[in-house]
Amino acid sequence: MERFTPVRHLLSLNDVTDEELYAIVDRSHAYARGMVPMNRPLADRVVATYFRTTSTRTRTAFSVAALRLGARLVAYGPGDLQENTGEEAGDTGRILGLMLDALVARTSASAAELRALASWDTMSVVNAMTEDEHPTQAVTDLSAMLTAFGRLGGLRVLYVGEGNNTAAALSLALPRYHGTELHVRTPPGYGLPQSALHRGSEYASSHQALIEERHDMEDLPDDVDVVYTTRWQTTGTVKHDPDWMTAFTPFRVDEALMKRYPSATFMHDLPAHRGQEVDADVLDGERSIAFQQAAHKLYGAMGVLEWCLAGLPQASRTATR
Ligand SMILES: NC(=O)OP(=O)(O)O
Repeated sequence: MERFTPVRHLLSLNDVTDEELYAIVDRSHAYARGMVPMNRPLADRVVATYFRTTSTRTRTAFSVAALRLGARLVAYGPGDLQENTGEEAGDTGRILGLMLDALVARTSASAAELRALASWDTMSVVNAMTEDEHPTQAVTDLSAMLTAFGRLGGLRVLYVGEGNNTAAALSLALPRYHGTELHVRTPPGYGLPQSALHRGSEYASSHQALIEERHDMEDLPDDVDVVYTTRWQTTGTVKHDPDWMTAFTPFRVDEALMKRYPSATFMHDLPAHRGQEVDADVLDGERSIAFQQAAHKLYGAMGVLEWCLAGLPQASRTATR
């Protein structure tokens, strides 16, 4: 089977360079605008999805993206592979890599399993979400922001809610765009992974950007372009404190918070729980782009798969910085 070398994986945004991130986001945005000729760049390639936990958006997006790009699709559900009977992830990846070109996997909380699946470097492996990071969600989000605002450089985002995998991915992506601000407000004990905050700060300092986190709703920024929140019960994770909801209650997005930022757009990675992390009036209101954002899951998946399997042109400088 013909292979592109080196095999490109998207396991963590930390593994991709700024230029690679810009190219993926730029391509996703171009797909969103219908600016890419549909010449089936992945014709004759075989892409598999392997989801052991629930997914509506990511699984569908990657399945449809593979088909739209001309690839053939194999789909594994939670009980299908011999990993369930004890076969090691490394052996599983070795076998799958003999037959597949790419595996899009949401398997377990840990990134270690994905790294083992990818370790033979014979097929691309895409992280469709682990406990620590949701890299393709950040691609989706940046593509949606670029479409909504026409730029990413200088955007100011207020993220409210758990410092979960979506927040971690955003922290590893947005500060790589010049002059951006990411203000993160998370409940005490449910903050960003320290590694994401640390790395995000490093990216910020080299791009004249800002990332800051607080565990209260005091000293909010004067103005922002985007207010972003996520579900409180992240898929595949468990909160051990039975009283966790008390800690989360101040970190809701309601009309009062949106009124503070009269020109801000509301974003949510979905699934949403109206009345919990966000009021229905906000999620379904005129300033919400949450459901347009979900459409970018498909464009993001197309950008990611094309980058992995065929490579991408450099991003246009004006579009992405
Ligand atoms: N946002 C997101 O990852 O949605 P799914 O869990 O439905 O894939």
